[in-house]
Amino acid sequence: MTMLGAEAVQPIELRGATLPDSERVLTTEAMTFLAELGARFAAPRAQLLQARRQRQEKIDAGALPGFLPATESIRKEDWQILGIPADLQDRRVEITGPVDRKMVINALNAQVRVFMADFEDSLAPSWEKVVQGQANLMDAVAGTIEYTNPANGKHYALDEDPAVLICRVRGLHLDEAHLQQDGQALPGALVDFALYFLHNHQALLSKGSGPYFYIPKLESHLEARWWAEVFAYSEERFGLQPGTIKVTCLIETLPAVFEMDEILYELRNNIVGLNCGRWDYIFSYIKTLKNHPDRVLPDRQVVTMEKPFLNAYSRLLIRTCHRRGALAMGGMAAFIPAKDPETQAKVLEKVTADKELEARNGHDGTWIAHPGLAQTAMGVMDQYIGDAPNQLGVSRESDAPITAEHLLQPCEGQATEQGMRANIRIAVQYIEAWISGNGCVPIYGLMEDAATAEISRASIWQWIRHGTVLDNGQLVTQALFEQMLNQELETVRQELGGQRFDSGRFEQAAELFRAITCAEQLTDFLTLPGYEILSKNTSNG
Ligand SMILES: CC(=O)SCCNC(=O)CCNC(=O)[C@H](O)C(C)(C)COP(=O)(O)OP(=O)(O)OC[C@H]1O[C@@H](n2cnc3c(N)ncnc32)[C@H](O)[C@@H]1OP(=O)(O)O
Ligand SMILES: O=CC(=O)O
Ligand SMILES: [Mg+2]
Repeated sequence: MTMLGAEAVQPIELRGATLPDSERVLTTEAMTFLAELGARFAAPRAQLLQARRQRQEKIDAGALPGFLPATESIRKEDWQILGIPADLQDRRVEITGPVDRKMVINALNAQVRVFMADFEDSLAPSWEKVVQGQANLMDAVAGTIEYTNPANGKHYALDEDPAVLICRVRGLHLDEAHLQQDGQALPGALVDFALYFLHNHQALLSKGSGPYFYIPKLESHLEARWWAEVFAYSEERFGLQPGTIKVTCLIETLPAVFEMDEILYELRNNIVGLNCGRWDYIFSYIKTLKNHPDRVLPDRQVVTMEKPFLNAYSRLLIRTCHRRGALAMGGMAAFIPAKDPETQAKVLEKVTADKELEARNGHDGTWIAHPGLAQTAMGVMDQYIGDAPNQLGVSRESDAPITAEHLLQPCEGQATEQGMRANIRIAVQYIEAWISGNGCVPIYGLMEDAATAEISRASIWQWIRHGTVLDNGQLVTQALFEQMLNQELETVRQELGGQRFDSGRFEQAAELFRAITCAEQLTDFLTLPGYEILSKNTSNG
């Protein structure tokens, strides 16, 4: 037992297997810091999750989310965030990717400004990946990371002048089952934060950078306050100046879009920007408004950033950030490079159009999923940002006000049989990959991760719930879904080949997909039931 002020702190119980990197990642100091953070912040995190449920109950009963009357003064008054460090001023193109060793090296060497190393949407957080991912980032920060691909002998090492590193931690809803305190799993978010911060802050600061984080899936400014307290505690604990930790928050839930000023305010010492996490945002629109029959979304393919409700979100985020001196980051076009030149030309055209829309709106940077898109994205952002580091000068103050109605407006478009079948094939293949330990996969030429797959599966639940009629006149029911699922599993088998299909976990994936799609209540995150299966499936779980 260690002491936290006058309190005794329960130690952390390690439930995960010992791995090659365990010794240097899960040091005594790390376990002590985790115990301190768990003792202080695990119970308040449980209360925040409870508050999410309470708010959702009201929305389920007919209320709509909106700006909070109690925090109007924060929205009205003039104040600014503390500041942005030199190496975060210019973030015009950021690459994202899971914390696999080879990809970390490739991403840091990509022709981009920032690499967001992801423990979230693109990572299936098996114990092995969590521990190895931290070790990979320790080596990346030390500059010693290397990898040789056993399949072809190709060797990887860091080039000179790698991208700036930002670590994205898990969302507040996910537990880390392999680290327990008092019989309770630690929040995954605290584990990812604590390990990356503890092991790397000194090395990062000594080379003129710092402990930088992306925080995903926030739903309220009270959650931002919780993070501000975690940061303040950690800075004081390690003798750092307040505001040393720098953070960018994803605004990727519908409730959070109404609290952007408040989130910036709560985190004003630490925050440098907000990001339009469009895929989770679309998922959250479905989830939050799931009981509202007038706000059912059409086919995923037509819900693009040009749709008025998404364009309003992007523009309000830019205006809010720039007024406070914070960066307004854009999001991810899910396209990835194609092998055949004709498709590749179309991919580049679509990526260019997407990035142009963001840059024209005034975003300070954008995301890419693959190094092969760096040049295209950089070309567009350079055109708009030029020699300046960012577009903080674009205020959007003269725009007409963006209201709750704009942010909540229904999205036009059809629900089609083709769209439903595509959603089924994508969701089942993604779930199969995730429960097998792979959180990001190319499917039909697009990057699919936890956020994009959530849209596919939640859409079908919503269409069943509201009796949506497809373009072919069919009523969406559970029976129709089950019939299509069986047919589409056969299509996937043909596409992938019997050997891959039979040696995979498609039965298990279909079972989970069926359960969450036919459930009376929409499952909050597919990764919650998925995590239990993942832990059993992965040998070190
Ligand atoms: C909604 C959101 O949250 S978006 C953020 C989360 N999502 C992501 O981060 C997506 C990250 N992207 C990826 O994981 C990958 O691009 C995938 C899985 C979609 C496709 O990967 P692959 O099938 O390996 O693509 P491909 O074969 O074309 O890769 C070519 C090379 O680029 C590398 N590469 C591809 N994407 C990335 C990336 N994001 N970061 C670093 N390297 C990458 C591959 O490792 C490969 O390297 P190699 O030639 O040295 O072997
Ligand atoms: O995290 C990003 C998103 O689009 O979701
Ligand atoms: Mg997301």
